[in-house]
Amino acid sequence: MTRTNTMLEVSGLGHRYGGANGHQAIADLTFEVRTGELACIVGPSGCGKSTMLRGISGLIKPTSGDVTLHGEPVDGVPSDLAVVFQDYSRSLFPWKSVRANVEFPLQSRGVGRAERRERADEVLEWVGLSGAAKKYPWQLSGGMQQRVSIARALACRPALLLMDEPFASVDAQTRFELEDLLLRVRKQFDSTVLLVTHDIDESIYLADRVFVLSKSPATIVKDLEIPLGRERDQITTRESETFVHLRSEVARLLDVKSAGPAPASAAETTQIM
Ligand SMILES: Nc1ncnc2c1ncn2[C@@H]1O[C@H](COP(=O)(O)OP(=O)(O)OP(=O)(O)O)[C@@H](O)[C@H]1O
Repeated sequence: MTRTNTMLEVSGLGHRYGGANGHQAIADLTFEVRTGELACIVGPSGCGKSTMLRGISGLIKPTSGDVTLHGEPVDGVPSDLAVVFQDYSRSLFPWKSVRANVEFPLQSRGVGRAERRERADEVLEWVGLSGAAKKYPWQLSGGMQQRVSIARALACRPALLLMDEPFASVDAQTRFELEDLLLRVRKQFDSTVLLVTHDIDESIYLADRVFVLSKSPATIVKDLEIPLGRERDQITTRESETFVHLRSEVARLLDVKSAGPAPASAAETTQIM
């Protein structure tokens, strides 16, 4: 892999389902994610976020535009890309242990047995699940299962980690813990992350940069730098003036009528309908 300043380049990406007279899900998306950056995409429900991620990850062939990963065109699913989905219960194998789940994609990438074990143990330690390596996913809480999904993605040492609403199916407290876990692991592994979320506050809390999408067919209405520094805290960051200002700006761009003032409790966040 060539280490360039741009990890992901999306240029004029569009996708129409169902042929010429079908449904235009995304129109003309152009943006870049820099190497080492954590970028969030926030947009209204149904605007085409999943379609965009499918196009970027090579799961579908977009009907227009180009995607390049570290300078190479994406054509099919790149082996150095990993995706974490919202629905952890369907993405983990219930009959495999936690460790075997984490090792699984390494096997198909040709990583030898000893290294698979070493990498799995390293990432499981990082997500705080060393003690659960021999358990099965169904023996774990939802938040723990999503930690396993994150560990599995990290074990592949992806050039780019794509995350599709990864924390949307867990309770508020667990969500904050997982957000902080993501901030810690991206620092540890120097990861480049593109995360899609409905949650304005989450996008600002996590990101170095937020791309705000329009309604379907999606285009980018704003590319916002988030000058909150690398160290973030669920209470003090969220009550800072910069955070509150950015939150209102994104809500305005998305035309969210109920954004109001910053939440008194970190558990209240702004969801886009
Ligand atoms: N396989 C498909 N065939 C036809 N239309 C589709 C298909 N997948 C998605 N769509 C349509 O494309 C549009 C964008 O869908 P997509 O799932 O990408 O949006 P989204 O922003 O991820 O939605 P949500 O926020 O609800 O998860 C929607 O109108 C959807 O109905």
